Amino acid sequence: MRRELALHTDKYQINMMYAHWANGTHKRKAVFEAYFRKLPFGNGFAVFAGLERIVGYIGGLRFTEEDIRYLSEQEENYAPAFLEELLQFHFQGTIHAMKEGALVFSDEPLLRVEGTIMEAQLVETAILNFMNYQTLIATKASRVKQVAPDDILLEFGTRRAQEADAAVWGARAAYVGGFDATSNMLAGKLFGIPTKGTHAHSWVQSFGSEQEAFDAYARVMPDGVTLLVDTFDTLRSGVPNAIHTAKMLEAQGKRMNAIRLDSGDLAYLSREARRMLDEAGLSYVRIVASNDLDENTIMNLKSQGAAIDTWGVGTQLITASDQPSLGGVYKLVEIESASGEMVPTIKISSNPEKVSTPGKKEVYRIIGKKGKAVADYISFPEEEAPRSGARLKLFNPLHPYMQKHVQHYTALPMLEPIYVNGFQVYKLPDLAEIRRYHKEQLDLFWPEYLRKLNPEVYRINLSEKVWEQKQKLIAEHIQPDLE
Ligand SMILES: Nc1ncnc2c1ncn2[C@@H]1O[C@H](COP(=O)(O)OP(=O)(O)OP(=O)(O)O)[C@@H](O)[C@H]1O
Ligand SMILES: O=P(O)(O)OC[C@H]1O[C@H](OP(=O)(O)OP(=O)(O)O)[C@H](O)[C@@H]1O
Ligand SMILES: O=C(O)c1cccnc1
Repeated sequence: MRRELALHTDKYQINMMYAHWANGTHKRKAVFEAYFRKLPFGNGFAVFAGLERIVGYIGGLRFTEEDIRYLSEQEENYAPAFLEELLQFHFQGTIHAMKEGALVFSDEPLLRVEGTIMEAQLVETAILNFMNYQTLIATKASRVKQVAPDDILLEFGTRRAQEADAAVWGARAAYVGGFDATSNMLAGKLFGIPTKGTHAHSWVQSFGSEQEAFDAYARVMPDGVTLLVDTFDTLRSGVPNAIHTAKMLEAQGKRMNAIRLDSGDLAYLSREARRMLDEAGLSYVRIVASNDLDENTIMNLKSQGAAIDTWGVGTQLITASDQPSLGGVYKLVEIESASGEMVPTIKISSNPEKVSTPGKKEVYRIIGKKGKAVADYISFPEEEAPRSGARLKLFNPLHPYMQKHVQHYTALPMLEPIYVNGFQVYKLPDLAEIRRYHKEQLDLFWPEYLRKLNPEVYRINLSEKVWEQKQKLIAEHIQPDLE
């Protein structure tokens, strides 16, 4: 899905670029960091996704002649020389990011852009758009995976997704988060995700009888057909007819894969269907369920002893319906001064959690002696990287008196170089590798941080230097109230 995306940005970015250009400040160096402040769904972590889309976007970031013509018609009356410069534009900055599949947390940089203020400003909107949506869906998918770790998870959301890009990239994000296959053929073709499909009620309705419909489908489909059994009456006709078809297949040396339940009491129907299949000697036939499922219904169905081994999850996953957006932000943390030095900048808010953390930063995941993550540690690149043996002070930036020290640990740098001075230096891993990395990431955490409900809060710590600089800038910018 290659499309020109230079104008996939908010107008205020173009306006700021123009004003910087007119002001002669557009070549100033800037550092922005993208992060979110609150984990989605009350989860203890998020699963970072969206990088492949971001890399493709940055690589193809050009304004076309048509884009320029469109810009020239805007009420801002952008100067022709500015538009001429846009025509020559390509991204020449540097980007670091977390790898897709990484477990990430609030208030830590997930992606960092260094470049001219003009180019770094332009890319804000698209980067947030890709990162926020895909990270949200990958996180939702990993919640579903958590309640059904040994079952097969099928992504069925395309028809209810917020348009085509969301369906396709959402299918990919779901796969990153632990799903096994998607029904979306374009996602399958573009990304190599396994595709799976059963059939709809319309197939059965288009025949004179359910039996005829099942037999006809099974005859045409290769080994491993799945039949939808709830069009008329699941237990009285659907399951018996499916059993009949399975026996016909057995006589031909073939095996039916599964039946699908799509309505009614899925716990009861699946248990009954299982019993009927087993009694017919068809214990190998699986049971697929669908119908507005999410991690909560699936967990609930499991607790009722549902005999379901494959879950088709659509609407609730692809729209992240219980929290349809992730509030990722992109903040300026350093800017070149008129005299050419990089100075840290801050955004103050009356809400302490919204005050940005100034300065360009690195993120380290601190792995303790037991091989599990203890905390993430944020420091300036010019500080000595944390290394085992050197005592590391970990304290909560909002409550600095809450602190502890670690001495024997491994510090894993989390931000990878992706683009350096406009050149892509990161080889995009394939999805198998991303899923493997995601699994390794999960294994680094104690279950207390991973549980779905009221998880333990994983700590994100600032180095003393980062914390001190933040306090200094806060003090400089806040005028004390005088009564
Ligand atoms: N045993 C169960 N326990 C909890 N939730 C269930 C159970 N069985 C089904 N559900 C869920 O209940 C919700 C509503 O199911 P409902 O029975 O209203 O649908 P339906 O009327 O059978 O199906 P449809 O409206 O698609 O024809 C769905 O999200 C479904 O996944
Ligand atoms: O329920 P979801 O998690 O979104 O999963 C996808 C749904 O899409 C299909 O239904 P269809 O479009 O025929 O609608 P219906 O089941 O609501 O009638 C399918 O039978 C699932 O029920
Ligand atoms: O293959 C299926 O069963 C399917 C695909 C999309 C949506 N609902 C069901």
